[in-house]
Amino acid sequence: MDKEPTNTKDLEKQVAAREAVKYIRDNDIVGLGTGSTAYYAILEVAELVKNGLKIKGVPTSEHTASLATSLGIELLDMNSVEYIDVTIDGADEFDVQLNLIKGGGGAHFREKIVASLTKKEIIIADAAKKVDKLGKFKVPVEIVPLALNYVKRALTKLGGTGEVRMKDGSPFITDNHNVIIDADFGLIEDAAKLSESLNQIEGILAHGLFVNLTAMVIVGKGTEALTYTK
Ligand SMILES: O=C[C@H](O)[C@H](O)[C@H](O)COP(=O)(O)O
Repeated sequence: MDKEPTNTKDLEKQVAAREAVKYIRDNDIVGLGTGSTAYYAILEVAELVKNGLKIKGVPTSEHTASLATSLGIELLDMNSVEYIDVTIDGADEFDVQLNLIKGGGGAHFREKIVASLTKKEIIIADAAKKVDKLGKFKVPVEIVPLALNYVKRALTKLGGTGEVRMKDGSPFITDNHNVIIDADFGLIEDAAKLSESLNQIEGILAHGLFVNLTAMVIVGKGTEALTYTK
C-alpha cells in the first residue's frame, strides 16, 4: 500500500485517519484496526510516536501487528490489558445508529474483542461506507471448520445464504485458523436482533455485525472530515 494516497478514496481515508488520531492522548493504550483505512491511522500513530507521543498499541490482526512493529509502535497483547483508551478501526458499512458490518478482511473476531475492551471506538471510513440499512455488504461469519456444515444450515434457517470465502482457489483461513462464510441476509431491518440470533449459533466464533460498540464514525469527504456520533 502507498504511504501517500494516490486517489480520492485513499485521500478520504487519510483525512479521516488524521482527524481520528486527534483523540489519542499521551500514555493511552490504543487499539490498532485492520484494513486499508486503518492502515492510514497506523501511519499517523507511528508519526506521532516518532515525534514523542507515548502510547502502546493493541493490534487487531497479525498483519497490523507486523506493520505497527515495523513502524516502531510498541505493542501489547489484548490479554494483558484491562481496557483500551481509544481504538481506530475501519468498517465495511455503517448506519446512522453507528452499527457496522466489519470483517471484509477477515479480522472481525479480534476487532470485536478489542472494540469490547475499548472506551472510545472510533471508526474511520470513506464516504461510500455510509448506508441507510446495513446488508448490501455480506455479513462475514467466522466459523470453526469442523462446525461448518452445521453453521451453514443454521444460517439458512435464519434466512442467510452464503459461500465459504475463498482465496487463491482455497478457503480463506483467518488469523485464528478458521473459515469464513460471507452471509447474505438482504437489507437488515434489525441489526441488533440478527446479531443476537447469530450469537446463539454454536460453532460461530464471531460475526461481522458490530452493534452498540462504536462511539464515533469519522468520514473523509473530499478534504473535509465529517464526524457522526449517536
Ligand atoms: O476485517 C477487516 C476489517 O473489519 C476492516 O476494518 C474492514 O473490512 C474495512 O476495511 P477497509 O478499510 O480496507 O475497507
